[in-house]
Amino acid sequence: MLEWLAAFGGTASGGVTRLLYSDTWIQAQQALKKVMQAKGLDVRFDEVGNLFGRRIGVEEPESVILTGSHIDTVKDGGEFDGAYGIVASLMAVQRLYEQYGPPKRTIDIVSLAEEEGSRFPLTFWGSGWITGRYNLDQAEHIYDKDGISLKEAMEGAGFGAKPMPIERKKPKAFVEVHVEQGIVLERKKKSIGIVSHIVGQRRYTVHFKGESNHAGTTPMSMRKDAMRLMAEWTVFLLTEAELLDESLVATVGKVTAKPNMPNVIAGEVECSLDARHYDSSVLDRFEKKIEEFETHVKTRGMTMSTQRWMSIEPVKLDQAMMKSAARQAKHLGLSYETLISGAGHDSQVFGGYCPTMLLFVPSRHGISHSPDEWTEPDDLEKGIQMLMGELYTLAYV
Ligand SMILES: NC(=O)NC(NC(N)=O)C(=O)[O-]
Ligand SMILES: [Zn+2]
Ligand SMILES: [Zn+2]
Repeated sequence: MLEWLAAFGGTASGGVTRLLYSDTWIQAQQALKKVMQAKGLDVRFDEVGNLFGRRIGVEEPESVILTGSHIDTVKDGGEFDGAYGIVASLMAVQRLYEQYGPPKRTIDIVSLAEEEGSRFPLTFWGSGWITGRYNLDQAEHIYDKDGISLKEAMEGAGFGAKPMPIERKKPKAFVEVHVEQGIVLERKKKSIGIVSHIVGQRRYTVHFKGESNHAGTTPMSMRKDAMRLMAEWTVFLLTEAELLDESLVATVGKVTAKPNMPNVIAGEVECSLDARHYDSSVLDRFEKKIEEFETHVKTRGMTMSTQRWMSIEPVKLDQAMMKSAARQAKHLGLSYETLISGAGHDSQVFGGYCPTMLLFVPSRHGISHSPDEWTEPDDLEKGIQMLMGELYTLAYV
């Protein structure tokens, strides 16, 4: 199923690119809808394109246990990130049904519209919509690199048309399984990760403005080189990050220069900054360093501006559910480790909204967001068994 799903947006390098509301994204959601229907689930899309497959509860149909993950990917990502959580939910719910019949409480499998923030400068659109973190106003003034607004893209994919605001119903719990995307489980030879915290994350777009001019005739002392300024800023900030706290991570992963020519001094540079830590006060202190550099730029005859477009607080996941997962792992004879996630997850959004559990399975060599992402089928199976056990406890007992 994972291979089948990876074909929607498959790339030449063996990876997957499935950006929010793109043709391949629509095809994948539609194909999943058919799979859900074939399994006898009640299927619906919500206003933004989250896909739900429902197994209705026979005793407490109003109590909903939500389980799933996201369908979008980064550019040239792997076939497991997000997709595994959806496939695992489908398998677990199907097996429970075959073994025990319909649940007491309703189980909704969800294929969330978007998590990564790869197309638009916005993350967690799918889970953010469900939990009320986002509403449609946010969709109007957010643009992708081609100038298409989130709203336009959503309508192009056939969503966003219903009257807003809508009434949201809180699920009783959210359960997500995901690949670890890190090396801890593999190193410690553990099968299951039980996530206790997810780090806080902030993303920025930074703009540097100098003056473009001839690369041969402009003396070094007379230049306003935006590329050089960006490079100095990068070294300054990443060094500060290292000094500030050993758990702080900061990344400058995306750069565009103007006019982007070998023989022209760059007049403008735009880049990204991503910073993460499990304590938001450390992120606040890091932000002060950004301001410090901005002050220093004023003396250089150039300008810079920093826009923070994403900020999500660190989250502590539900303790009772963590204990339940540990019991489940022992019951199944699976080794487990309690972990902090350095990657953002939909569970982070749900974690502030309803009791939430996030489980990991190992990632080979800790690699993810790459075509080389891989998890052994045995490990995938163990994750499904854990999910089955937890869904049984939540929906059948
Ligand atoms: N699990 C993820 O890869 N998440 C990524 N995406 C978000 N939205 O956090 C990330 O950058 O960590
Ligand atoms: Zn990801
Ligand atoms: Zn993911």
